[in-house]
Amino acid sequence: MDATRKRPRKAGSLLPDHWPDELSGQCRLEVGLSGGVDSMVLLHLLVAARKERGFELCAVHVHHGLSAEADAWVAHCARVCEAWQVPLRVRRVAVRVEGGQSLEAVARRERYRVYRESTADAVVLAHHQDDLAETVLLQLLRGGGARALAAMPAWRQDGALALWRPLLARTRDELLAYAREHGIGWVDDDSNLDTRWRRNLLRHRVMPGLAAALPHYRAHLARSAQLAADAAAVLDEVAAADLAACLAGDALSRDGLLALSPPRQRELLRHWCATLGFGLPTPAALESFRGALVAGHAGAVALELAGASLVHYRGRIHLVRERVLPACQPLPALACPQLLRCEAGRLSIEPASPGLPMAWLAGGLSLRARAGGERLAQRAGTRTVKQLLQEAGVLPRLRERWPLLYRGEALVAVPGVAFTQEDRVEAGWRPVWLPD
Ligand SMILES: Nc1ncnc2c1ncn2[C@@H]1O[C@H](COP(=O)(O)OP(=O)(O)OP(=O)(O)O)[C@@H](O)[C@H]1O
Repeated sequence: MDATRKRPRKAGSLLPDHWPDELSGQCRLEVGLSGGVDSMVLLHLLVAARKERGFELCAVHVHHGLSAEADAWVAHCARVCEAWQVPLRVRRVAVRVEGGQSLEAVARRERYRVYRESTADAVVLAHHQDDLAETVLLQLLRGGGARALAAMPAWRQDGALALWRPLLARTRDELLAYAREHGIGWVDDDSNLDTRWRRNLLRHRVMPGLAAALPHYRAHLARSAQLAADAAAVLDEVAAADLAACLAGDALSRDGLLALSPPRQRELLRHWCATLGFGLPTPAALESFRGALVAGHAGAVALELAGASLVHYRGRIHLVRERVLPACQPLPALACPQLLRCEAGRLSIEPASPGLPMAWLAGGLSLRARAGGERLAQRAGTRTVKQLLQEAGVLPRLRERWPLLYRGEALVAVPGVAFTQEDRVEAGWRPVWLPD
């Protein structure tokens, strides 16, 4: 035997020595198994480590149905998992691309939805140092900040989902060499060669040039990602404390916000958008909103988000969700007090003196969207709904979507604002609208 021949690397040697604290003791890991070389190597490494460390191992394959080969990938994963005694779950997902989204992004979102169903302590992904380097460069090319550059941490807890990427310190070439040395079979996804995708363009055209000129570029980009992760964590801590100090109820104090330095104002607004579950506004949109707040423009100033807006009104910044109110929602028989969930909000029926007759709660009430020009009977004549909403200080954006309460065809209340004064009784009720 040739003594100089490299011995096969000991299985497990590509995994880090130190595992996340969260995985100490008896745990269950689920590998995200695409069938490609990276995740096949990861599975092989974990199968070997399972014997030594005694954790439970299973795998998940997401069938996106995007390739003619997709069924063959499932069959490959199933065959290997059976041979290696790893329980496999296969989930089919529907990848439907709607306006403006990329196929990749929708496929990823669906994959993460499947990961979230996992009952394991962590879902383990086979991203490696080349993936990390590509991601950092892609984020830079998209103009991302610290959070975006830190997008691929080795450990991430996102609600109930824990993601572990144990191969981030390994290069693609190391994984390939390992697969060949151990005779591991894998499937190739032809779409990885398509240089119309930005990631593939970087991988096949840009990275080889970088590697030739700067052999350590991957490790350096990984270090930048680590520094960015620390910076992002500090930003989040500061923004969370600033948000807590500026929130009054569910709105933000304009004066509180403007007392901070401009970078902290921007971070606070970004952090608020993220915690409310909305995508981040562009830096230009954020800056123009902030500029309008600083200039103290009279009236409403808004920052449009996807599906909502931040609205400044009388010294407070509110989140207003875009909800389309149905033209008419017939109401069931009601009691007093009662809180009724409706489309786009809740209707509270509260005791009031004076108020509307209790007998009206038995039936015949409906909520309707404003059509314009409605008038409500008040003590001296009638008032327009528009005036009543304005006087009550309802946010301009909510005014358009404020439901009106009808009894048959008669307008009887602008919930939470006013009710008809024609039929009022001593011990009655009033409706209050609580928008979502
Ligand atoms: N179809 C799949 N089913 C299960 N896991 C998968 C699947 N595709 C990819 N993965 C897991 O995700 C890892 C990364 O895959 P890939 O690089 O294709 O995804 P990406 O979209 O570029 O990454 P990211 O999830 O960070 O967006 C794989 O190594 C594998 O562990």
